[in-house]
Amino acid sequence: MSLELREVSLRLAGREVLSGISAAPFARGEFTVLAGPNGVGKSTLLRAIAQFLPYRGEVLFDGEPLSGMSPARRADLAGFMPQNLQSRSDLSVLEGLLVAMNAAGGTREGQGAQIRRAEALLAQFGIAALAGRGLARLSGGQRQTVGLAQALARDPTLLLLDEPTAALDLAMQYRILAELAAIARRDRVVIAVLHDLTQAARWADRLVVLHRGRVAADGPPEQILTPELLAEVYRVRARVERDGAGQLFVAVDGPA
Ligand SMILES: Nc1ncnc2c1ncn2[C@@H]1O[C@H](COP(=O)(O)OP(=O)(O)OP(=O)(O)O)[C@@H](O)[C@H]1O
Repeated sequence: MSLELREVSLRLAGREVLSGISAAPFARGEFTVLAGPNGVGKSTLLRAIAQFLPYRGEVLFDGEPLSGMSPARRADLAGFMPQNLQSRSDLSVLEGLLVAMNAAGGTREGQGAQIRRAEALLAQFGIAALAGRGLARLSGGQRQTVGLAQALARDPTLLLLDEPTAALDLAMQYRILAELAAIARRDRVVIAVLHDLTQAARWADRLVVLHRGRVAADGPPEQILTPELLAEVYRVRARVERDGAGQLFVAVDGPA
């Protein structure tokens, strides 16, 4: 069961962005990457799942519509990290995490336990030293890592992340993607938008590719990543090959 999308459609400014997105259930334990060309609707779909945009169709978790859940229950269930994480807040990184923990009614933990958990989350992502830094004084990559910690603040069952590695260096990309795969293994549903299909092939159990408002391909990356799909969806000539270690990679040779 877990997360189900049934005929999710959405218009923005009079234009249909999503045209009836349905997908097999996203199971607990599964790390899914959502990919597709710029402007195809990946962020829009994540925002609809997170209930930040009105849509037609159904978004269900274990059979229950997310649209009918109270804000507190939804905050417990789903953690969402948006693409644009600018912050003009006066809060410190630690305070920002505590705010995320206490959103929509908060958890039942005492403040001491919350602070310990917040510090552990920062340590998990290698940014413990930033706890006292102002949110407005972070680099792009630091802000992104803090945003991820905020999305995880309530230990959500469903984690929705919009380009979580876009601002990260190579070491942090590896660390975060390995962490997301490990979080999924702990019985969570993790869905992340990524543009890097080689990274998707390396880490994701499932790849969903959007094209023209619909699902163009959905399955294990090694099954669905083909030169034909990349030509159709991205209009590129590309090779899908294995490196010396047996890892799949995508190399683009030019426009199709
Ligand atoms: N607030 C808005 N009002 C009107 N149209 C919008 C709005 N936000 C996004 N769009 C349009 O909706 C479409 C989907 O945008 P979305 O941000 O979901 O794409 P995306 O797949 O996440 O793109 P990218 O890879 O560039 O981040 C685009 O054509 C975009 O121009």
